Amino acid sequence: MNPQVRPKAMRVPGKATPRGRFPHVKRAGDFLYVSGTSCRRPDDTFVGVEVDKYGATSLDIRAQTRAVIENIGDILKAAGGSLADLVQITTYLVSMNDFKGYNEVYAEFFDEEGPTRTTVAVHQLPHPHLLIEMQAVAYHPQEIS
Ligand SMILES: N/C(=C\C=C\C(=O)O)C(=O)O
Repeated sequence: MNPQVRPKAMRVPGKATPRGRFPHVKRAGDFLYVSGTSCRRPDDTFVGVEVDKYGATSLDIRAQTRAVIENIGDILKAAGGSLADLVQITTYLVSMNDFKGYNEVYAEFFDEEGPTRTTVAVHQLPHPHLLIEMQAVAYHPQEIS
């Protein structure tokens, strides 16, 4: 798509529909702001969730972290960017007991030259199966032709 005609705020087809009136991503000048993103799939199921026959639920921080970062990558791609453009990430964990697993998967995608990062623990996320949500900012100058 011609970058000149990309909308400033986008809902990305094929990604989980936001659970409120906000876009997946919004351009402000040379920056792309990505809304808080989870491991939710387009069908509203979640990556990293297993429920056994007794109803016991197992949540996997590594699988959820990978899915969140990949979802952010897909959203940035739809806006013309990529994970390589990220300059800042804020991560919300429900428990700091998940910090180690989150950090391990994070390091598969980013290193010390990557985006600045802040990680905090929050009381709850919008669904009880969610262990992690991430919000991100990318620097992706608009191409002027
Ligand atoms: N970003 C928000 C929620 C995201 C939830 C999800 O992707 O599953 C919000 O409510 O601000």
